[in-house]
Amino acid sequence: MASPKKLQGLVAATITPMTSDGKINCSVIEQYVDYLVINQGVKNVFVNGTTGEGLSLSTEERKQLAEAWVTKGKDKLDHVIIHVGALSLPETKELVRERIFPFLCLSIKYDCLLSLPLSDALVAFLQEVASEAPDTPFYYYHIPPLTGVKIRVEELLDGITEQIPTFQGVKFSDTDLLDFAQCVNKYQEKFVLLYGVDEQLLSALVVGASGAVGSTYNYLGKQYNVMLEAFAKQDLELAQQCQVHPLHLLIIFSFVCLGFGVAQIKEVMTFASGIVMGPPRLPLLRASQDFIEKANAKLKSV
Ligand SMILES: CC(=O)N[C@@H]([C@@H](O)[C@H](O)[C@H](O)CO)[C@@H](O)CC(=O)C(=O)O
Repeated sequence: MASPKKLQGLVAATITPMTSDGKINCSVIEQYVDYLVINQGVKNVFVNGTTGEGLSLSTEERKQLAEAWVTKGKDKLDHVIIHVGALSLPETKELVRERIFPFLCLSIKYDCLLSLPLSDALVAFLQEVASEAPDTPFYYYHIPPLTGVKIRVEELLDGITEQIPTFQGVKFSDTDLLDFAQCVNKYQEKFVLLYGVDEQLLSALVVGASGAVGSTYNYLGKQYNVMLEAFAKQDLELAQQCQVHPLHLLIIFSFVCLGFGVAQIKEVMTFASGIVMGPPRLPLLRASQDFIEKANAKLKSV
């Protein structure tokens, strides 16, 4: 069931490439995989999540993207995690089930499934989804700023494997480092605990994160890998320098001054990788020309 290689290090929350008329563009996924592996040293991906505009895609599009990442990433990527959360339970279950039917005949298997909660009946929901794929490792995607589900993850983890035997870990996209630290303290050996606020990764490493999922690892993977290595060698000074590297500051600059979101991430990634990511899907609007010019000038200067 579980992939033999334990998931650690960086996981790029992938962007969904789109054509200028707003259709998904799977034709560049192979190039995207190579860019992540060769240029950024990132060998894990999280597909169809927040950065990937997963909830703006149809179920069919999500299946196509999942299939493209799994096939193009074969023998290149270590882990492909597919986000299967949707706004309806039947859609979520359809995504999970599809993994077994058309994909199995292509010898495709998702490494892991990850699901976003819909209601307070969180465990019941996770259980229902996970049971559709009883052989696939399952993660909980904790992102309270977007879902409004403000639980303490430590409490969720208590006894979770009795209810969900495939439970593998958490993608923790919240700034509550106390809760995260308590999860690590209790469950470091048992679960994979991935941190999801890129700007605070060093703090999460200090409390014991085993890896990180985020949008900036698409184009800052190399820099963050230096930080991970420095931290592993206990070179805290270098690790600190990496966390406030000019490129990271650019992200903060972009966020504060220019407004930063998926539309902007698409532009930055297009500029950094040379792979055209296209516009975001409505209701997101394309980044302004002003953003593109300022961000590109900033990127060039660093
Ligand atoms: C709210 C949000 O989108 N957070 C990002 C971060 O990587 C975020 O873009 C980064 O920390 C910059 O603020 C990730 O946690 C989300 C993510 O991994 C995803 O695409 O699902």
